Amino acid sequence: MSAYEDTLAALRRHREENRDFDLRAAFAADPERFSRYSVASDDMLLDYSKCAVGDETLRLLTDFADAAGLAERREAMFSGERINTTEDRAVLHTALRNSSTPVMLDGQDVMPDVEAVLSAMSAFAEAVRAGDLTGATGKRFTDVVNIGIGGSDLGPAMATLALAPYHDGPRLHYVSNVDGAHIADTLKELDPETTLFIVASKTFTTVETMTNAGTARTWMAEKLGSGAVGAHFAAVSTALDKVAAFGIDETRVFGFWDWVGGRYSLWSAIGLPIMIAVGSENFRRFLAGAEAMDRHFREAPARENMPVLLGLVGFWHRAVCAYPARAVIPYDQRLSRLPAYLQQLDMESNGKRVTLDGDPVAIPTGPLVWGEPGTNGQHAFFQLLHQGTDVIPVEFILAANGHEPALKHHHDLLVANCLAQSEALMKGRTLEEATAQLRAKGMGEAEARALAPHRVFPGNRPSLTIVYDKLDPFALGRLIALYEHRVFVEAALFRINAFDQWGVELGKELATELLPVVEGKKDASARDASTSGLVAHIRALRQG
Ligand SMILES: O=P(O)(O)OC[C@H]1O[C@H](O)[C@H](O)[C@@H](O)[C@@H]1O
Repeated sequence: MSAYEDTLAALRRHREENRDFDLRAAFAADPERFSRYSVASDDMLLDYSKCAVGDETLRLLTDFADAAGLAERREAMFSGERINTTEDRAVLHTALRNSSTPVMLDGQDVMPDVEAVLSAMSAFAEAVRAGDLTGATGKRFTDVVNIGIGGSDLGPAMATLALAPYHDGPRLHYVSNVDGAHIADTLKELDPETTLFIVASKTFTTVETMTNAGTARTWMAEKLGSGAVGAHFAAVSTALDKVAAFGIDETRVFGFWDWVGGRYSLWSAIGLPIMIAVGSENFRRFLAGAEAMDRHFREAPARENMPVLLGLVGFWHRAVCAYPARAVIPYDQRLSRLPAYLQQLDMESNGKRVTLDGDPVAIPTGPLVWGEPGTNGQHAFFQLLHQGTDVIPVEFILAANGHEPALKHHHDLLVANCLAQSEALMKGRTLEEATAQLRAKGMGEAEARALAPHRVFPGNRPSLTIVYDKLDPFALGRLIALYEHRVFVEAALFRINAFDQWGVELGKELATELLPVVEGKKDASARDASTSGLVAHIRALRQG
């Protein structure tokens, strides 16, 4: 057996031997448990003491990370090796926020190109913000519409909302869905004279984005004439030839590179709408936050390293404890798009079924990731987290301070709720406690006994909590980079390639085949009975 298989077997044995691990007993037995199983870097703290891990668990997990070659893979990523082997690409999103050393790729420093695009973006963004760059009729832009999907949408949309207190540029809108409702509802609100479109697509072939961009171009041409269109469009892409073919002037095109994965691209020119919203200085602070996390990830020893610990605990929950999902609950309304962003980051990266060598994986890989902001989630699905039959580890994200000092009472309530939920998941409530509580309320014995089982919380359910001072651009950059690296750590332990996404291709191919069928240009007889039955039903409804 290899060291990897050996340590995995040891981890599984360890889990079996500790099946009855009880968080309540662990806290009672060890007054130091919080300080032992939490780690801080500057103002950011990761508390994983409410997870069923101990020193032996962590020793085995770090041994396992050594056996999986985590440190070597991390170095390979930072130093520009082509670790995305199935696409033969380097993975260098960290270079986009690097401010010091050269970053070499095939013997060439990529930093001059990175800096050049950043300066061009800044000049463009600041000109839009200042009203120096205007629409065709000379009016300043009041609204910017980003047309993109997946990585060309979720990151900027999430960050724009997260940084609302810093948003002093034009209004931002995001159109992603090919559903015409999305662009129609957006355009309804807009004045073409004061609207700027950014077409964001790494490949510039994505059908949703190209369809929406075409519709936007037609809308603009119909309103202001075709000569006006150029002044109202900019683009972000790695495929500069395709952007030129679409007709966007090269002075308004911001490039990036194939070594930036779509879901890791908000630090690149894909971040242009963020920059237009909050200004280039705030965007630089956002990059600086990510860079601080990169340094921490690269340098801190495993037991003090936040992304490593988050990854080890995530791996423990998924691959050893076999929990199917993780819930990410930001106690921050402005992070309400974070779960959607993390779904792409985590599930598109680690939803894989073969190892780097192409062999079937022997362990469960990426979990289902989902969530909603607290406190809203509490009034919706927390029931299942507390009393459902699956154990779903929860990740709480919390700022100590809000941006609204006048509403401190709101923030106090928010913090109290976040802490209460992790405590409730851990402590639970026994049958005796539930019965006693009902008796104390004056309920008769028979009634209390009948109702009490419904009011039992099993407790001993794992959660971890990430706390920082305030959600400013630096903190947001650091938080996103923390999650990027956690996904990297888990992928290294799963021994999969986190940087390709072949799993999205089949559906695209079939959609291309099915379009003429839907349009009625081809019949559906070659499809399976379900698909052709659905096509017939849809056609009947369309005719009726
Ligand atoms: O930026 P684009 O090339 O338009 O790609 C947009 C998105 O679509 C693809 O299908 C991928 O699954 C995503 O990783 C990508 O972010």
